[in-house]
Amino acid sequence: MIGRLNHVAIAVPDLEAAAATYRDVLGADVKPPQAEPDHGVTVVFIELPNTKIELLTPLGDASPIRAFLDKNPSGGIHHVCYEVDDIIAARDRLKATGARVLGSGEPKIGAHGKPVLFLHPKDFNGTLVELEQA
Ligand SMILES: CC[C@H](C(=O)O)C(=O)SCCNC(=O)CCNC(=O)[C@H](O)C(C)(C)COP(=O)(O)OP(=O)(O)OC[C@H]1O[C@@H](n2cnc3c(N)ncnc32)[C@H](O)[C@@H]1OP(=O)(O)O
Ligand SMILES: [Co+2]
Repeated sequence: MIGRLNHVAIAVPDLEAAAATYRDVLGADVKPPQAEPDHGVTVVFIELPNTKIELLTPLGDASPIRAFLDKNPSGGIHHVCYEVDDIIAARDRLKATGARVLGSGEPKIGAHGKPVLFLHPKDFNGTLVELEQA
């Protein structure tokens, strides 16, 4: 069911500083910041030859990553995103196994303009999993 690794997300307290590290220290291809108010984050994507890194920082008072950064003030790996061919079929199959789909259970449009869903970290070895429609 899951396909390509679309991105690995890192929550950061200072998006500009983190982007500069990837650009200037690691020599990476760093894209401009994207505000995603519907998701409560601002993101910066870093293009790698085989996948992407998504730097993210809270946007607004109700950001879902605020508590994560409170627990990890220096930042840390926040989630992994796998591509799926059919996100509704994947969701229904996962729900049937008892996996918890976060939020309303309905996909939202993510940073790439594709539908995304999130699965509870406690059901996947302590790792927050995002699914993105390929
Ligand atoms: C623009 C979209 C973009 C894209 O790629 O397209 C994005 O990726 S948007 C990314 C931001 N949005 C989300 O993360 C939505 C899904 N996340 C959530 O709903 C919450 O973050 C949630 C429910 C995973 C955690 O929320 P919160 O930390 O406030 O809740 P709890 O404190 O109750 O946490 C429960 C339990 O889970 C542990 N936890 C929390 N976050 C993570 C994480 N990222 N990875 C692993 N574990 C996590 C937390 O420590 C608690 O564990 P416990 O042992 O009970 O303390
Ligand atoms: Co993501």
